[in-house]
Amino acid sequence: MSQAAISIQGIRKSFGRLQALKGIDLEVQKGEFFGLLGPNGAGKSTLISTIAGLVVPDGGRVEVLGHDTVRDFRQARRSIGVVPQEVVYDPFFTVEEVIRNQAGYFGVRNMGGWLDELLNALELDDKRDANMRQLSGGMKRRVLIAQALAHRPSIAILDEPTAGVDVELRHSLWEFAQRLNDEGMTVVLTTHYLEEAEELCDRIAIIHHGEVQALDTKDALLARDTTRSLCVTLADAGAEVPEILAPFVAEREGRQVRLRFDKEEHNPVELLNRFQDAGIAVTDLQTGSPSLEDVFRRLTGEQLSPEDVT
Ligand SMILES: Nc1ncnc2c1ncn2[C@@H]1O[C@H](COP(=O)(O)OP(=O)(O)OP(=O)(O)O)[C@@H](O)[C@H]1O
Repeated sequence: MSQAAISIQGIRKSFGRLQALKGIDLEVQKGEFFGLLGPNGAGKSTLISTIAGLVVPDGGRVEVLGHDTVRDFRQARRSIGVVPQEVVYDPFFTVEEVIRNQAGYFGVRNMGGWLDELLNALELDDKRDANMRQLSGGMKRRVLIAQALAHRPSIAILDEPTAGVDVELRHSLWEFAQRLNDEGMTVVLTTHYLEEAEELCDRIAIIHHGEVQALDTKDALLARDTTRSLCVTLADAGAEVPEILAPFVAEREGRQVRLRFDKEEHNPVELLNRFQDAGIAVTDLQTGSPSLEDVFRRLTGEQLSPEDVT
């Protein structure tokens, strides 16, 4: 019998008068790499806490591999590994102890080769006996991931795993998440980095004000936006853009002019010809398609990606 990895039906949750989740429905299929995107305060963490059984919803239900997260909490919780946003750790344990303790909490006494695999994949081999308080922030974050996966759950939930980490670690974490997914683990990722979602996720849900605004494959989300851009470099910085192109001008800076148009109604050659008709020489051009960030901005009216950290 095929069954969703996570099935969320009509989930509602309020904190006082604030409706954090207003009736969320979605399913994550087994083996999927699923992205949960949304601006700050959209409700992503509350939804994840509901999936993890840490928040009891006011209405609706969540099932993890068929187990209700409230009625059948232990079974449901055992199937998932949640990597939280915040780095919380016990300073008195070593890296190995922290990971083993977590596995033990879920009844796994013998981790077999999985401990070494985790330490190796997260480049923690030489930190195995180090005390948690001796580790750098980036290292602690790696341990947090190993800890969440210690009991080898079939579903990994990564809540902004790369927030505030440097580019190198971010890429190695992507590789690791991809590998787990290739090996069959279902992965749910929340992120502020669109680049991360574009790179990794098969399907993406965009959450805004506690509701699902869009739920589709990455390609289908991108295909929804029919806006295209044409950037031209004029030979003469003082040349006027022809009157007929004025409605298309999105930006002008010196010799550079960026036009925005709907591909269903116009095409770049037609726009380019207008310059030629007006006797304005163009020395270079570039066309552009929308990014997931553009789609996100149009759907929510907000920006998602923060400034990159280095
Ligand atoms: N325990 C709580 N008590 C009161 N309000 C809460 C609580 N948890 C969350 N909220 C509120 O619910 C809304 C959704 O918060 P949530 O943390 O789920 O958003 P998010 O999408 O994860 O945001 P971020 O990207 O900033 O982590 C916010 O307005 C938040 O202030």
